[in-house]
Amino acid sequence: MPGPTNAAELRRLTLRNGVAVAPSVLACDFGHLADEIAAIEAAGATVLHLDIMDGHFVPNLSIGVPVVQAIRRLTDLPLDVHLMLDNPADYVEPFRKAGADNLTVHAEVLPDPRPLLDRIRSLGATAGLSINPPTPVEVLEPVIEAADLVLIMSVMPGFGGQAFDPVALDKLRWLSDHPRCEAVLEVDGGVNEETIAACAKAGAELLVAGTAVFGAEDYAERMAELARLAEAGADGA
Ligand SMILES: O=C(CO)[C@H](O)[C@H](O)COP(=O)(O)O
Ligand SMILES: [Fe+2]
Repeated sequence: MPGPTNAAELRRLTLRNGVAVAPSVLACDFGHLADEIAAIEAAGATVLHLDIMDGHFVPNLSIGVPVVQAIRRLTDLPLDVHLMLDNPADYVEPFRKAGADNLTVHAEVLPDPRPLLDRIRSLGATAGLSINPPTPVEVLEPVIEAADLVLIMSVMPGFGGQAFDPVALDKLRWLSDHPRCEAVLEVDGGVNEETIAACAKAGAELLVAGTAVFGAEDYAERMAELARLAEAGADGA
């Protein structure tokens, strides 16, 4: 299946009723990766969120190119790859070749993100731009049209299972209200049954959830519950 090349295609491929829960594979049982991917797909996932950490930009290491390649062979779902790297420019091509459909890079390491976002698009993927909780949303103003996706972090990146930081909600509202922002809005970190509706209400469309999904006994039940809460939140917006 061809992957998305712009925000509209990314929405069409992933969103249902305006929202999608994007399971963060970081929280799965890597000892049974193939079973976990099959189970989360059967549970209704329309997209997978893959966290790449370099031990520099964030104080943790996670998966690299070979694991993304392996996941690509296991599923046709769009792969939303979150690059938590000091030097993302060195890695967008290998991760695209490995099967990434969306590549998100962090504004904190890019004085001008535009050239790298353009390069990601030239590789045939959608281009995402992310900011951490302490980074003001206004840094996105000059590049708002260059991103297909904006990822608002609601935890300091590096680890799953952290508490949601509501600073993300004001940023999502700022982006939703911005006349020139057409990017898919995504939120990541501490998204669960308590926080997901507020995220969707503030404008988040892709709701990344790791612990809340893979920590559940029944993935399908939890995915459906989170989607229901997100849809209700979005309806109340
Ligand atoms: O980017 C990330 C961490 O840096 C993860 O996507 C995020 O933490 C998801 O995990 P959880 O839903 O458990 O918070
Ligand atoms: Fe992430």
